[in-house]
Amino acid sequence: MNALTQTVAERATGPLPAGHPPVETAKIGVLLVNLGTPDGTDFKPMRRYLKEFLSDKRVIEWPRIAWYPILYGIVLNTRPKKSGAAYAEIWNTERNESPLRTFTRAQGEKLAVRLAGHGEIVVDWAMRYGNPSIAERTDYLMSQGCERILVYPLYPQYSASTTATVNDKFFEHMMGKRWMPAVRTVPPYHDEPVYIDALARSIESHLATLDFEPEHVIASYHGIPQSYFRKGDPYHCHCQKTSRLLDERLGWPKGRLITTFQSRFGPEEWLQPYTDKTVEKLAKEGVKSIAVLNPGFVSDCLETLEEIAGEAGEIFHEAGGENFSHIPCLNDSEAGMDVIEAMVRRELRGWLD
Ligand SMILES: C=CC1=C(C)c2cc3[nH]c(cc4nc(cc5[nH]c(cc1n2)c(C)c5CCC(=O)O)C(CCC(=O)O)=C4C)c(C)c3C=C
Ligand SMILES: [Fe+2]
Ligand SMILES: [Fe+2]
Repeated sequence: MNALTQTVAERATGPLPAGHPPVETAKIGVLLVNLGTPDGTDFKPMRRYLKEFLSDKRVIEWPRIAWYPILYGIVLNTRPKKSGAAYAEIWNTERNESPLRTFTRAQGEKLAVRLAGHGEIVVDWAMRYGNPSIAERTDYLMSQGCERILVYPLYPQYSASTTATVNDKFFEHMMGKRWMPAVRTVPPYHDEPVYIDALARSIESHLATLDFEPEHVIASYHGIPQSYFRKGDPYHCHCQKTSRLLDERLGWPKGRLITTFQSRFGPEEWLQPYTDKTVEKLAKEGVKSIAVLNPGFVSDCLETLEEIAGEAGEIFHEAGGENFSHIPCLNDSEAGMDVIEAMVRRELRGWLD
């Protein structure tokens, strides 16, 4: 019998003595974690979410003495309304939640089906900011007897502002545990063939549905401040490598695929070229047709649906462009699930027979 499917009691020398705490069968937990989501689009839930998100030192690295007066004095008074209106445009009204939560749940459910042959695996999902929280879902996994947990930050490219803060939060919660599970975290997978292939296939199949041929396809990644890059965050290099491998896999003429960075926040200089400026420049130079994909986002969310499919499309048209299409993220598609499953199976080696 596999040691992992035995209860601790079975592995022990005899029956549990009276008064011994109950012991579950030893299992392996897989926890998918994405960025976060407000619970609603009104001012209060938006403010709560933004407060948690923008108080994270991994996200805003400015000294607190400089940042908090801006955060509490300006950002948390103005941004909840603005962001709430943007979320309202993309909100999943059927489930009353953000698309990011809907897709992350679907990924968790589909991964559980794909791993169903391994009875000892329990799959769950959480958000770094907002609900369901990492603490709540980790406690659930532990209540199911998970003595080993694989934490999967859903970011193909590593950044301290995303991957590291997921792991920080998980380990912060573990600090309060007497019986801490063995833990593994999924590393970045920006150059994994299964991921590059899934992106390429999603581009090819999307372009085949269009009634125009884009002169350029833009790979738009979420940006980070230049200062983080200069301090050694590998994110920029990971994005560039994803794009290079994608370009090679697509085999297109040089220059058709363009890499850009979106979602600037605050006054600092961020990674360049900026997506909005590039889209505008292309249209002004006479480019009539483009498509944009977001390889760094595992799921569609505010930043892809509102900022790219919505705003960037408007910028392109206003500057003289004619045809604009947003290529959906991999989400819970077969190709997207192939990537998630491959990463999980690879990282579970040695824990699974
Ligand atoms: C300094 C600020 C920010 C850094 C650094 C940053 C990095 C970063 N973020 C993502 C992924 C997502 N960001 C999202 C939203 C978002 N991000 C910031 C700020 C920084 N991000 C802001 C202010 C916002 C918008 C919040 C709002 O106005 O409501 C999202 C979308 C979440 C959703 O529910 O839709 C994602 C995803 C990455 C990958 C990244 C660094 C690599
Ligand atoms: Fe962000
Ligand atoms: Fe680089």
